[in-house]
Amino acid sequence: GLKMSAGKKITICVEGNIGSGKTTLLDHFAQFPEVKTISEPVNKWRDAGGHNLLELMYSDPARYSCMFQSYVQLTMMDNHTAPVEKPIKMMERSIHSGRYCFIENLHRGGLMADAEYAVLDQWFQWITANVNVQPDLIVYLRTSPEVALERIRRRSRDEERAIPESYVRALHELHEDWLVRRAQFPVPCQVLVLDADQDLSLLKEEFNVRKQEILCRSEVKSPV
Ligand SMILES: Cc1cc2cn([C@H]3C[C@H](O)[C@@H](CO)O3)c(=O)nc2[nH]1
Repeated sequence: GLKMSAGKKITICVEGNIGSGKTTLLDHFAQFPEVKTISEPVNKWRDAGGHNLLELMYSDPARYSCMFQSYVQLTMMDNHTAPVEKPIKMMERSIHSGRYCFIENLHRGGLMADAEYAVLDQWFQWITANVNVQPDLIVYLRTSPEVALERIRRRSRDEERAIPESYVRALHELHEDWLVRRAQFPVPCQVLVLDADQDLSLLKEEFNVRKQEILCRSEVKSPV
């Protein structure tokens, strides 16, 4: 079993483009007794008071993306602050990729007004300054846009049917800018990059090989 320093709890955030294999990774790590996985609350986004906010956002992003990302930010803060008995909390995505990848993509793509972007950023800045949403490790499932697109088509969530290729490409570049190129936005903790283009069954092999690294590495506080 994994030797964890007593009492120290760690939070790992699994980041990656749509279709990068995040659910596969979380499902794999859910098998370990020391890990509590928390998926993205997509079901909350699909049924908020009877409204499918995800569908609204994809159907009319100029009108609904601010409202959607505002709700996403609330639900992700809820996941970040959810008490977990087990020593390791493994979350799907984070409030950080919400701001630096998704909100950024919508604003740069002209799908979110400057005023909306400014208000969402004010919320994000206040939350990160006043609430513990700090991860210990980011596992970045790095895919090529081609592979991400192919998996989206194959999985085809209804709401994602019409996502344009350009949207997925832009999201890929924003993940690369943030986590690899470190171009503009702060990276809250250390990052472990995995090649997620490989077949998901082979990816599980890599998860096993690197399990100790994934689960232990985040204990090592390196100056980021
Ligand atoms: C933090 C965060 C996650 C997230 C997911 N999404 C979309 C991408 C997928 O189509 C779906 C599930 O990840 O939600 C989004 O538009 N904005 C987001 N922000």
